[in-house]
Amino acid sequence: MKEIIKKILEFSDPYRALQEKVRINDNTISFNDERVYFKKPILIAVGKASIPMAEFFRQRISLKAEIVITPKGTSKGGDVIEAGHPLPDENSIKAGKKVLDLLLNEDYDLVIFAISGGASALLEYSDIPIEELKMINKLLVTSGIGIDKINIVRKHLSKIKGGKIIEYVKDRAPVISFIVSDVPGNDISSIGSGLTSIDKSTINDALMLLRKVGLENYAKYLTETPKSFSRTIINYLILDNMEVLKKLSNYLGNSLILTSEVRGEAKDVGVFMASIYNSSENYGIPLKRPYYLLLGGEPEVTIKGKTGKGGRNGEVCLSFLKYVKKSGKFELLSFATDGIDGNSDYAGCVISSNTNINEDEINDALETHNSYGLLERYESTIRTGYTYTNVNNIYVLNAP
Ligand SMILES: Nc1ncnc2c1ncn2[C@@H]1O[C@H](COP(=O)(O)OP(=O)(O)O)[C@@H](O)[C@H]1O
Ligand SMILES: O=C(O)[C@@H](CO)OP(=O)(O)O
Repeated sequence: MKEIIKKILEFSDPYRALQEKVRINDNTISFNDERVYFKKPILIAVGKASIPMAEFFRQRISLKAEIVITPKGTSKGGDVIEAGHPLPDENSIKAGKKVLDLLLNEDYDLVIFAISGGASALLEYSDIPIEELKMINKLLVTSGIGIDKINIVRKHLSKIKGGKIIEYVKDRAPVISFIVSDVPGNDISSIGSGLTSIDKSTINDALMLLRKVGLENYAKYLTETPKSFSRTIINYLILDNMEVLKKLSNYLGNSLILTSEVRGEAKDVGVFMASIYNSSENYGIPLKRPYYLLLGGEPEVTIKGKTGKGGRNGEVCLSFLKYVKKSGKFELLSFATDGIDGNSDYAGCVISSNTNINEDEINDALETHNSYGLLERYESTIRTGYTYTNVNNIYVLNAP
């Protein structure tokens, strides 16, 4: 699977996607039938892909000013803010203040945003004290509710998310956002909490979710998100999970893309994938060997109490192994394109028909959310380091 991982990362590269889809010459940006003219552009790049995306614009445009915000420990040097992820920290608030200061005080005629997953935690401005914000986010991301719902809460508790940042943009300057999606279904208003998107969700939706996770005492901080804008805002999706799956399918041949929108509890996703393999073994339906089955998306892991070392992909692999029919050869790659799965420093795992882990060990690892504690003993883990992108997780099942 090494070559396949290399290809996934190549196809997930945001710089390459911008190169393919965006043209810049003579003070004009052209993309997707749009042409935007500028003299004094500024750039705000935030998310896991911010560094390569900022690099693309910096190499082609003389920017009046720029702010780049990346997760802690991932700066490659230069004037970059490193902030907390998956929980916001003091630097996320500093970044928020710096961005607002830029929007309110710089002289510009175009705002370019480069937005990717992680932006919700990395950039914040809120009346809620930071320690409480951390606690709220921790509760939300481990509650098992999907990212779209988590971000409904974040948008209404924040002073900049869910399109609110647009209120700070000066002189009717247009705004263009180039977006890399790590949200199944690519809802622009959810990716990075939809910084530059109008928002369909309401305070009431946020309130119901706050109640669901026991945080209703924060209701006083909820404010409504904009439902329309009175200036030109263009949100342009440059890369998503399906695009990577399609390129991978072309590269591999003999493959079926099932979905780029996997959701639901990670261990149930493993069971579901095993059921497809088993059915193929038993009936040749839906696939006959040799084949690659490709899926993408973002399963959730509901965590209660203390955990071991694990992640979504670790749990997909283990539950697949538990339910898969032990006949024939197979290999399953379960891979986080950002290089980090859950609280581990692994990007994911590869298991095969030769991985003999007994069922008791699997049950124990799933129960204690210690998938990587177990998988590393069977040399089934993958480490890539931080990848400077995120188009969610990719699952490749190979039945040769
Ligand atoms: N020990 C663990 N085992 C399984 N999943 C975990 C563990 N710790 C955290 N997670 C899950 O990992 C998710 C966050 O990690 P990650 O996959 O890196 O997401 P993101 O791409 O959103 O940053 C959370 O949804 C959480 O439920
Ligand atoms: O920033 C966010 O809101 C989410 C989705 O875009 O990203 P991540 O899950 O990587 O934190």
